[in-house]
Formats: sequence, C-alpha cells, structure tokens
Amino acid sequence: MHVVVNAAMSADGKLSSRRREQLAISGDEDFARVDRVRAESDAVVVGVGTVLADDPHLTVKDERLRERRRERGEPETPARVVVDSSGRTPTDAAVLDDAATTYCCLSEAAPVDRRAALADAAELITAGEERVDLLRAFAALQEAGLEQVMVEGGGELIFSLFEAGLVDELRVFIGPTIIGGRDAPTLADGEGFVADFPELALEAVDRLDEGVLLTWRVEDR
Ligand SMILES: NC(=O)C1=CN([C@@H]2O[C@H](COP(=O)(O)OP(=O)(O)OC[C@H]3O[C@@H](n4cnc5c(N)ncnc54)[C@H](O)[C@@H]3O)[C@@H](O)[C@H]2O)C=CC1
Ligand SMILES: Nc1nc(O)c(N)c(N[C@@H]2O[C@H](COP(=O)(O)O)[C@@H](O)[C@H]2O)n1
Repeated sequence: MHVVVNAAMSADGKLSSRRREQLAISGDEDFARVDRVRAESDAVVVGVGTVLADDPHLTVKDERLRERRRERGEPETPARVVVDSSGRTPTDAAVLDDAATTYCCLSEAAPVDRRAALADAAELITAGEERVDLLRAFAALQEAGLEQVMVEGGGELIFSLFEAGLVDELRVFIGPTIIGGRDAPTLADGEGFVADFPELALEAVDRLDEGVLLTWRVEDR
C-alpha cells in the first residue's frame, strides 16, 4: 500500500480557522491537481472530524478524469474511507451517497445502533478498542484491494498516521493567507511528537496559484 497525505494550509500552518468551518485555501490550479490525485487513487480517506466539519463528497469532479477511470475498468470515483471510532458519521453525510463505495473504520466502542445505521450505506471495518487502530484498519483496506491511498485530513488523523508510520508521501499546498488562532487545526495535531520526529525528504517545489506545493517523501523510521 502507498499512502499519500495531501492537504492545504495557510502560510501559518492552519488547515482551517478556529471555527473549524471548511475554508478554500487552495486556488483553482491546486483544486484541479487534488482532483487528479484523487483520480489516481483507489481510496480517499478522511477523519470523522472532517466529515462533521465539511460534509465532503470526496468524488472525482472532472468528467474527463472519471471517463479515464472507467476506460481503465475502475469505478469512476475511488472508494471513500471515514475513520470514525464511535460511528458519528451522519447517515445523510454526502460521503455515504451512492457515488462510490464507502468504508467506515470503527472501533469496538461504536454503539450497535450506529453500526446498524451505517451498515446500510457503508462497508464497516472494526479495528481497535476505543479508537480506530490505524495499522489494523489500513491492513483491512489493503486486503480489500485498496493499494494507492490518498488521505485528505484532518489534522488529528494526519498526526496519528505519522505516529503509526503509515505515511509514504506528504503533499502540502501552502496558500497565500494567514488564519492564526491557537485552537485552529494544523497539519498534524493530536498529542504531537517530543522525540523521534518523522523525517521528510524534499522531492519537489512547485509554484501553483499564489502559493507553493511541497512534495515530501517520508524517510523510514
Ligand atoms: N485544508 C485542508 O486541506 C483540510 C482541512 N480540514 C479541516 O480540518 C478540520 C477537521 O480536522 P480534525 O478536527 O483534526 O478531524 P479529523 O478529520 O482528523 O478527524 C479526527 C477524528 O477521527 C477519529 N479517529 C478515530 N481513530 C482515530 C485515530 N486513530 N487517530 C486520529 N483520529 C481518529 C476521532 O473521532 C477524531 O476525533 C476541519 O476544520 C476541516 O475543515 C480537513 C481536511 C483537509
Ligand atoms: N486540497 C484542499 N484544499 C483546500 O483549500 C481544502 N479546503 C481542502 N479540503 C478537503 O477537501 C474536502 C472537500 O471535498 P469535496 O469537494 O466535497 O469533494 C474537504 O473535506 C477536505 O478534506 N482540500
């Protein structure tokens, strides 16, 4: 499995404001690039915090990219994956519509009624007692045939994936704005590292829109 984390942050490292509402940090060129990365992926993954904040659809938007996927014999949009320990994904979430297969990765703590509600619209994977065990959940996704995986956020999930050593590549668009706020989400939140910081090797620097795209490879830990 190859895991690419892709996100957009402000020049001061924020994914959104302290209100945690969806903000367009990317410009048109970067959103088009994100669409191409989605179209090259078998699955697009987000945490439930992002589902609750943004209600994303996570589909491929460009019809030509969808057509190329169909020509390759792939579903026109990749599978969608929500990492959701207690099954908080609303049943009317856009990510649960029939545009693509959706996997909900739950923990054993997810209540039975939430499991039943989500089972109608999603494939359920259970891994971990109170929190989703990402190593086990991603192994189950790989077992289901998902090899090229794109993670779109948010900051809690991205930190945990780095902590679990699951990230192969990080692509960050840095947009021309300052958001600020000590409580605004950043690229990697969670508890944070105090030692054994993951190390990155810079692979590319590209100017896009009024910002810059950095592509990093994650060094083996
Ligand atoms: N600018 C950008 O590229 C993006 C911005 N965002 C923004 O990020 C914010 C949402 O991010 P977060 O609140 O950090 O939520 P998140 O999307 O990272 O989800 C975190 C939640 O996932 C669940 N979870 C289950 N197992 C977990 C594990 N092992 N590790 C971590 N989480 C686990 C927990 O319920 C946890 O609260 C929103 O404001 C959204 O707009 C989200 C995606 C991309
Ligand atoms: N790459 C990027 N740039 C931004 O400025 C963003 N706000 C995001 N957000 C991510 O995209 C998801 C929305 O997907 P749909 O358009 O609904 O398909 C959102 O939930 C974030 O994961 N990304």
